[in-house]
Amino acid sequence: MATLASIPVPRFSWSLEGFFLLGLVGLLTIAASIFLFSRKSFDSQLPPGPTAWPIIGNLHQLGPKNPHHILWEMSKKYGPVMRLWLGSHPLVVVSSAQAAAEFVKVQDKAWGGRPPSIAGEIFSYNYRNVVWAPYGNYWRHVRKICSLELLTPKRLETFRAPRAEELSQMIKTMFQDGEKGEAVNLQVKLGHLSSNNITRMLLNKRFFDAGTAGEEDSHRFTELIFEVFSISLTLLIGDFIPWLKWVTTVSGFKARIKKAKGGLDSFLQTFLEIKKSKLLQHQIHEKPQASETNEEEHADEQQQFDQSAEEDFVGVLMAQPSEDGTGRLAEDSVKAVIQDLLLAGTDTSALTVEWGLAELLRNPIVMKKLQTELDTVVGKDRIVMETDLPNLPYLQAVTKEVFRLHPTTPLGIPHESMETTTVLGFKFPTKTRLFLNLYAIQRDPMMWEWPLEFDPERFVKNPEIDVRGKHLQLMPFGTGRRMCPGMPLAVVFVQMGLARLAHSFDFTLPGGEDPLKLDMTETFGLSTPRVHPLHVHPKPRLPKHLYL
Ligand code: HEM
Repeated sequence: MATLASIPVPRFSWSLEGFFLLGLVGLLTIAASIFLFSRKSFDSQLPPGPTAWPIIGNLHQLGPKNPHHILWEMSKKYGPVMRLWLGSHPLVVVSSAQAAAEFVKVQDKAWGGRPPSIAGEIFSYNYRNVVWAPYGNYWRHVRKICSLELLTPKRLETFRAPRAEELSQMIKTMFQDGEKGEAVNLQVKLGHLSSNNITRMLLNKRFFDAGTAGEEDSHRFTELIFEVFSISLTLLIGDFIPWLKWVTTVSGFKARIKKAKGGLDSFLQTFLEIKKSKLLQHQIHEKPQASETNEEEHADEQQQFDQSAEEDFVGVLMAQPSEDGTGRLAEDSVKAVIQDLLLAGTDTSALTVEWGLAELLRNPIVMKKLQTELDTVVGKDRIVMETDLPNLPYLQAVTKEVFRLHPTTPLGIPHESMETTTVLGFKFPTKTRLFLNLYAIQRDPMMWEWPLEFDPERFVKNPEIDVRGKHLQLMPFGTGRRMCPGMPLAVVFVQMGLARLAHSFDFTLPGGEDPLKLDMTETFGLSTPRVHPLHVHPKPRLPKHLYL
């Protein structure tokens, strides 16, 4: 079976049209210096920032290194509120917790928009999803469904058993690989684990490790997701310079996006059709004789939807009312939200666990302390369960420290101002883009002692600081209206992943490599993977029957 491991991880890149156009744009630069003058009228009211080129602004300065590193370095010169230009759009980059509070706490609503994008518009059925939906009634509606119907503690509890089963399956295959003396590629293992977890919730199917989906479907799923990721990572010149939008069409890239969207759409539609046919069968077999009133009919239908909803998120979503309350949520909205959860929820969580284990290997004293806590609270004659988590304070401290040093969306998801706003004395026009540089904020020496050290003790001393958006010096999930609704699921996934790995195994690196020399280089993408996936040799610490 083709797996994500057999395909190279997509990287952040300009499309070919972008390279071609950058050359063209270079030639146009002098002629277009008029743009400089028009920008100047804004610039005097905006915060300080590096000199912007005509037309492309500062786009050329955001590579080839990781943009969050580059912007962090720049902020040391220009300050925690810094201005750049992304083509024709002003961008404000915020690099301190205090400044972030002014934007996403005090003026949260004004900055609640999302910038539009060519690929985003196509993939999201014209912004029918949550992530890219503009701030407004529709976004509020689907966001509420996410928070109050899908990712609720109660709903997540119903998926506790499948989550435990998936984790045990991963530990088992690691045990078997270990017995054969094979090194385990943790990026792949955790990627499959996270993907199976999410797709079992969303679609009631698992696609990896002897998945229930069948080889053909697994292959198709992998290819589709890879293509969507690759496209999403391609910077399109038309997203930054609107009058060059036509290039995306002429270069053929728009056709590629539409093809990928078509594939994903028909893949997801299959799941909606299964659900509809189940519902129909249910109606044929169970429906009593004609209901007396429309109201009764509606209540009856509602109940049937509710029953089918218990199975997976597709069912739950199909049972939700439309935005205006006159019918059901449109099928495009169902697919757009499912797509969101699939893309936002898989890599982010898996990569956090991988970074966490790498830090534990480089810090054997922390690993020892964590294993001692696990052995004391859980013991060595059973496996860790989610109900143990509240009794594992050191694990919680370790997890927070991993989220602090390795936010997998280091620049968050861009916000956009919906009106002209004044913040900290600077005036920002409508449609100014906002990046919260979470990477810089969470390493800010003004907020953290020894900020570059992996030291969970800081959270042992200050356990009240958490990742739930109240303490802006630690906000890997963002904060405010647009904060990540998947946070409860992600926190459990990361805590359980680290707990089960540390409890089940001791680890060595292939070739006897010294863990202190482990390469911790990261690369920017939709999330932030290690450049070199972590490979380990696991050595069991528990009785054999707990693995099989
Ligand atoms: C370690 C794991 C994760 C991290 C670090 C993370 C981080 C983030 C961040 C920083 C944002 C942007 C917040 C903002 O705009 O201010 C976000 C948004 C979002 N996340 Fe997550 N996330 C994770 C896991 C998940 C999971 C598991 C799901 C769902 C299954 C999810 C679904 C979403 C959605 C739907 C949004 C868009 C919210 C909106 O625009 O209203 N995320 N996430």
